[in-house]
Amino acid sequence: DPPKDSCFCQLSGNIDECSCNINTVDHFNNIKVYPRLRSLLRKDYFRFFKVNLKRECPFWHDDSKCAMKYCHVLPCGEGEVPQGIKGEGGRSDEAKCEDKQLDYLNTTISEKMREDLVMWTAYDDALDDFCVKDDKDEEAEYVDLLLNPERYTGYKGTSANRIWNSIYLENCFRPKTFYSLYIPSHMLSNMCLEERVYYRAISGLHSSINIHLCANYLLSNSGLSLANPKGEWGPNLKEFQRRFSPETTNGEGPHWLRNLYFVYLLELRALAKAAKYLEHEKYYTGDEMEDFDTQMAVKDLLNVAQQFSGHFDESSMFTGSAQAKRLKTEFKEHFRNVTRIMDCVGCDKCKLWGKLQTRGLGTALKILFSQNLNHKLFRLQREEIVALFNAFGRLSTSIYKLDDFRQMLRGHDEL
Ligand SMILES: Cc1cc2nc3c(=O)[nH]c(=O)nc-3n(C[C@H](O)[C@H](O)[C@H](O)COP(=O)(O)OP(=O)(O)OC[C@H]3O[C@@H](n4cnc5c(N)ncnc54)[C@H](O)[C@@H]3O)c2cc1C
Repeated sequence: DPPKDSCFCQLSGNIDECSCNINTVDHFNNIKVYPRLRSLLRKDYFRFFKVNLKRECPFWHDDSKCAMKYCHVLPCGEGEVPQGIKGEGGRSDEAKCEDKQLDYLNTTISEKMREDLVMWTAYDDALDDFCVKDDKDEEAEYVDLLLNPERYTGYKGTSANRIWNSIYLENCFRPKTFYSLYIPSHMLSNMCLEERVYYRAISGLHSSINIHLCANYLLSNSGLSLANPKGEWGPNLKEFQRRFSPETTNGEGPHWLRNLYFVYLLELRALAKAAKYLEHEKYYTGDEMEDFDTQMAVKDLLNVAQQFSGHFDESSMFTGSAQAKRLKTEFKEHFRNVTRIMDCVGCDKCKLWGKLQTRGLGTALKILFSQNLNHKLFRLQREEIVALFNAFGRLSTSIYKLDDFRQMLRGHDEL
């Protein structure tokens, strides 16, 4: 028999492309980050996410909607979302009044101001290149993330595989002569840093999504009785082993888990880098006490993020040559495509979390590769901030859940 903890025995040592190791991240995350995020993401500001789940898939026609009830998303009803969040940009009525005056003044706006406004808009558009936005769509709705947790939905088969396929095959930089779905880890060394970073980030996100479905698995359908109408949910060790042990994944499972740590460090670095900006955000919901608490909790988390000593170093990416510039454009284009592919996901719950996590990752990339972070015009929109923190929350939870699986495997070995 293969060793029972084979998913984990290769999961140690340095994290690829980074200067710190797995144990350090485990400890840092499980003790310091995870508990803080858990309470922060329950705050009103972070629990409501505006998203359009009705956009048509721009790439292919697919009717295979997931029929299981666990695929459904409950959008928020009238009155459930705090007014402050729904208000333009989440600002107070007072601020909106000021805007009205501004509107009035706009009619006599000077040529110089008009130029500034045009520049501002162009600047916003240029910066947001890593994601295709949908929260301003007419069909976009607020969703309460706490009522729609990411977990097993039963979405699988051709439709799910097609999404992952197209993310890896069509939209990823890859060795030109290579056609299997994933890039074997030993071939990554032939790729340049930017390409490896791109692949590892996507693969890490894929791992995280699959860890969540294993950790929150529908254990018993028979539970859908009167006694337990919501079913019985919990960790499924077998499913986890099938997805990540070297024996069932051609030796790749542990590398996929390492990529989870990689994308975690990438987003952690983005939070630390944008800490100054994020500390000054108001986190406005209209409830003064709640907003103050949220701001304090964010500051506390950002402090922890800044103290981490083994941060990912993005400074050597996209630097120098004209080729590097082209690479950055390609990188953005590929990633924007990934955010568009999310409109093709045939299960609303998966689509919701897929959109949120790719938007969060895109926001992290925008922060990491923006030359203008300290510029007064640099701005993040509410949905970007909500996505960034929640996406990081997902990765943090995945690392935390890995520890549960590790313990369960040890328990098995002792039996
Ligand atoms: C955006 C999105 C969100 C989803 N959200 C959910 C959800 O919330 N709940 C749910 O139950 N299901 C969700 N799914 C479905 C889930 O991810 C799987 O696709 C499904 O469970 C089928 O799994 P599979 O074994 O066929 O392998 P898949 O996960 O579909 O993977 C396909 C192939 O990719 C390779 N691969 C697997 N993992 C990695 C990795 N980390 N890095 C690189 N290559 C890898 C393997 O060769 C594997 O055979 C989602 C799918 C997508 C595309």
